[in-house]
Amino acid sequence: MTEAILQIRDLGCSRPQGDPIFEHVNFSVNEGDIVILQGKSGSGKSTLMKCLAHLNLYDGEIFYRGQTPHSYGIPIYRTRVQYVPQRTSLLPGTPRDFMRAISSFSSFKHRPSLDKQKVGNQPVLSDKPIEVAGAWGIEHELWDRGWGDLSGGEAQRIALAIAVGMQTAEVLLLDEPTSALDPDTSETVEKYLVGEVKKGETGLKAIVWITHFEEQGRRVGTRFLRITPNGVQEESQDSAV
Ligand SMILES: Nc1ncnc2c1ncn2[C@@H]1O[C@H](COP(=O)(O)OP(=O)(O)OP(=O)(O)O)[C@@H](O)[C@H]1O
Repeated sequence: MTEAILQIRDLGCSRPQGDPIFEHVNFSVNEGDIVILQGKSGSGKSTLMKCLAHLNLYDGEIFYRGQTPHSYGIPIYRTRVQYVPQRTSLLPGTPRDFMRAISSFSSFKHRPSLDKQKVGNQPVLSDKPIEVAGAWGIEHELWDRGWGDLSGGEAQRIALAIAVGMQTAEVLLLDEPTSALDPDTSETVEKYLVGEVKKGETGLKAIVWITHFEEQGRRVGTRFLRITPNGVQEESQDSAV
């Protein structure tokens, strides 16, 4: 039997005014799962992702490998269960600046991919994100261009490549990760992500994935969850929309 990486028990989240977006959400994420999270626009998919990443307040309990996020420390938890937002346009500086900044956070250290040698106070950057992005058609020079001067699709691929290539995440929470990509590039990225979960070379064990593209869900999904105001329902691939 596969081991549950994440267990979500009676999770609920409310708007600031107090009315619930969803409540009584229960499910587990197991090794090898690619969970497609579905639901109407405004049903709370992104909010649920942010709760799972401990970026939103919530009621209920989340267990990662049997322990609460607080027991790991929230910054470390967020590198293991990592949310990748749909848009990066508000980030300052360049992708390389961003990678340098997060590489200096202690929560991103102590992972196999990071060369522990330092030059002065600068952590040596892992080449893996650049390699991953390269496989998705991102030229090296784009790492030194401001986020705001990248196309939506370039920024989206770079942000995703950083999340995968930093090699700290066991679970990636992907919020419409290919929404800005053309169909061919989207399939290239999909195949890579599915391959990483299967091979496990980067330590990635599972993905929770929001997509509005039915065909994409069918291609990559191993499980299908639909969010409603009263919880999530597991659906078969055939009934998934
Ligand atoms: N900070 C907030 N303040 C008030 N309402 C919020 C806040 N964040 C989210 N909401 C509301 O919560 C509901 C769920 O939003 P969410 O973005 O999670 O939906 P979604 O299912 O991801 O939607 P979409 O498919 O359109 O991206 C929406 O009604 C949204 O307006």
